[in-house]
Amino acid sequence: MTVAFPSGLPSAHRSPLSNLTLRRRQALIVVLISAILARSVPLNSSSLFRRWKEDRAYKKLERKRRETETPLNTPALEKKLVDLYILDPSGSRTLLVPHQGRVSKVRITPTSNETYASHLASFPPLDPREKLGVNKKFWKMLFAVLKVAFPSKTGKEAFLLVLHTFFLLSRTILSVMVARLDGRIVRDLVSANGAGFVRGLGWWFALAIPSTYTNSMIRYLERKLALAFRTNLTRYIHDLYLNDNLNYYKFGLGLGVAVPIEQKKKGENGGASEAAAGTADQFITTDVARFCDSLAALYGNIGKPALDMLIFTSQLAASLGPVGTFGLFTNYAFTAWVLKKATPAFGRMAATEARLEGEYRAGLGRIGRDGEEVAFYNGGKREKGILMSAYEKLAKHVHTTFKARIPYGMTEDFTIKYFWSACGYCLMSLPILFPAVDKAVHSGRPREIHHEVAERTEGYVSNRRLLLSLADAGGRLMYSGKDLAELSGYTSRVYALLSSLHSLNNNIYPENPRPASLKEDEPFYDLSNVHGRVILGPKHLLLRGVPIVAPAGGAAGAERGGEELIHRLDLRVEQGEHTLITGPNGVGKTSIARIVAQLWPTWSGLMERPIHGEGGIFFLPQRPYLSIGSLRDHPHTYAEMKSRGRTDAELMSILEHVHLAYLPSREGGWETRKEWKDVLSGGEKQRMGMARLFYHRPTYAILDECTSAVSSDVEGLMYEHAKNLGITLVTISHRPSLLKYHNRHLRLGDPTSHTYPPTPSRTPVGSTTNLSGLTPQTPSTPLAAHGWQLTTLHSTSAEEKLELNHEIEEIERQLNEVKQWEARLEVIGRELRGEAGVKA
Ligand SMILES: Nc1ncnc2c1ncn2[C@@H]1O[C@H](COP(=O)(O)OP(=O)(O)OP(=O)(O)O)[C@@H](O)[C@H]1O
Repeated sequence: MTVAFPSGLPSAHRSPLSNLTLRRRQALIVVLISAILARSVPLNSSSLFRRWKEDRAYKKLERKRRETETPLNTPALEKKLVDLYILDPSGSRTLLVPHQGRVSKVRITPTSNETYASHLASFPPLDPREKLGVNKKFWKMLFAVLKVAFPSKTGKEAFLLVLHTFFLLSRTILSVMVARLDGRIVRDLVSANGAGFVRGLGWWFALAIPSTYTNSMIRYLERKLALAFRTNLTRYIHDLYLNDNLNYYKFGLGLGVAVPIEQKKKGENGGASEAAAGTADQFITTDVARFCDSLAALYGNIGKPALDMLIFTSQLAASLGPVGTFGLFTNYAFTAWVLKKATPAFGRMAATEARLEGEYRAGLGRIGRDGEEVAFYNGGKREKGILMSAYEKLAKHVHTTFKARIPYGMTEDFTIKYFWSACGYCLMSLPILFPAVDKAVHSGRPREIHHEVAERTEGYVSNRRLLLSLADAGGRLMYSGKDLAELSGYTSRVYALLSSLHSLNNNIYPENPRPASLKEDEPFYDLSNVHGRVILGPKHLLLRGVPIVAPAGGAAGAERGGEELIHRLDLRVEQGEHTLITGPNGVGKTSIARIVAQLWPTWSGLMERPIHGEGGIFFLPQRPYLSIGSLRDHPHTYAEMKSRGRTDAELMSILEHVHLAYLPSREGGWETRKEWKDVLSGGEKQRMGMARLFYHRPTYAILDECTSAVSSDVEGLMYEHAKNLGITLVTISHRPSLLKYHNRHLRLGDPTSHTYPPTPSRTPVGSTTNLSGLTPQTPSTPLAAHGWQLTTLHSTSAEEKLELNHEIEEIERQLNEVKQWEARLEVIGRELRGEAGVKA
């Protein structure tokens, strides 16, 4: 029998929304979403096609134009190079980023010092004993990081968030509408209402368009939000990491991340030490990206299901009545409790995984960087062992994480899918099986018996779908508990990086107590107790009472402090006083340069030097630094060169002085871009370093074995040229042949040859000698008595005389032999001619 009934009749078991209201709401929402769609998608197909054609033609033209331009096509080149970035007087730069055949402009404003200062208080150093997880500390860390990732309430991220929220809301509303429509379609089907069924199907497709668009937009906006967070964090970190305080170097030394990895006992959550260990590239690339993805996803993962649950519960509550609603909430509370008990330490696991990945990545990076050395030593096997061990550690940890997820996943699935569904069935059965409950819910509303089956079916299907959606939302909400725990791990990593960089930037280090193992007369060099004075700007170089100490961060620093290499150094170099520093390996020669360059701290005493760069002081280390870029970029970018009025002719003349004039033609011109460290030989790289020096013409140059791979004839010419340019040389070298280019010599003593009362320094130096005492000395000075020698190499210098005498003696010896060799040559010649009477 077919039961037909008008669709507008009052219903008891149908949804609480009447059909009429439902239709009106549906119509309103569809109109609303269509309006949004119409605004975001150009619906005029002919204009869309025209625009696409124009775009294609433009791209084709651009491609052709670029193909016709050789790299040496001057106007194009000039434009390209000058516009690589445009510097504003305000300090911001506009980067020109080639993208899809066009150049897009990206304006980058550096993070101001005020911003960093205002954030400092939010990033106190991480306590290694701090437990990782979703706790109070996590929220504090998250809010601190959010200050960077989400800097403004009115910025782009806020707009994205609002849009994201709008689409999340739309999706929930659409889900409710779909559930209701589902019920209606089945009702019409059961009651053989053909017209209603077709109408329902029409609505079904009408809802499909906004629903699919909404889903795609949610995913798109989530990724965009993650990218916006990452861009903010990356720019902030770059500015802090690569600043004039040399944080990148200090971080690399491990001074910023001050904690050892503690051994985790079974069942223990472990501390924040996991968060703080690792290399900068792992922190800045993977950890920041994971944090941003996780944070952006979490908003959707928590916000959307929470909203769903609210709306679905309210919808269901209308059908299920107060008992059912109470049951629902009891169910939620119970599930949350069970899952909390079953959740392993996901936060710590995420942080450990990130650290282990970092270690593995660092191993790979080392092979990439030192590939040639590894190859010469045939160290592939050893490196493979190291890599495999790092990988196995990572794989084992990931495996443990997977295993930990099995019981958790089971509990979660059982509770949310099966337990919740069973509860749902029970709740839905209440009004059907117990009419008293039904009456209480729908009191006073008349019901027509012949509609009962159809309406029950509708109510059942709608409620069932709502319950399924509810279970899904609940599942996602509970899953997001795990996501939140993982986010806590990533947050701790990003926080650790930021707080380390802030601490380094402000020279804040944890204060360590003096270790009991140190003797009373042994100084303790703690990074928190650096009190030397540094004055940048004078026209001379001065170190007065400065200990040369290799810093030690972290556990080593706490255990024994920095390592004293030279007790106290007094040295003054005025312009024109070319000073050579020699001494055995490991005595601390380069360390002096590190302190002067401020790579290492001036622990006590006074250090004065000119400013870094043009007209000031310049440092050339043993391993030359060659950046990626064109040959021209090495001293300066094209834009900088132009702005200073420097010319290519000048560059060429500099290359001639370092005997590299052949380089531009060999490498294909000034604009050739290569990985120069792989292209040039060791000596060529060092000569490029000297070329840089000649280009910048500082007043002082600290040359640390920077010509060790250069042939001595070219080396000599370069030293002479540097002096002719008015550069005062402070050279660190083992080559005595360099003495002749200097007029002062500082020789650091060999600690093994001394039997001085034990002092912690390797080079036992008493430097009570005042600075004037460091001008021409004889070996009998107290300084020399302590293993030091500082001499002025003028005509009366015994050292120089000795050196020169040796050289003269050798030449004279060779000259004396000339006559003998000439006679011998004569004899051989005659022998060959067969002249008689010649004795062999
Ligand atoms: N980055 C560092 N961190 C901690 N200690 C360091 C670091 N670099 C060097 N040291 C310590 O300082 C000591 C002196 O190093 P330095 O480079 O100054 O020696 P050097 O006199 O220049 O030797 P060489 O002639 O071999 O170049 C080393 O033996 C080492 O113990």
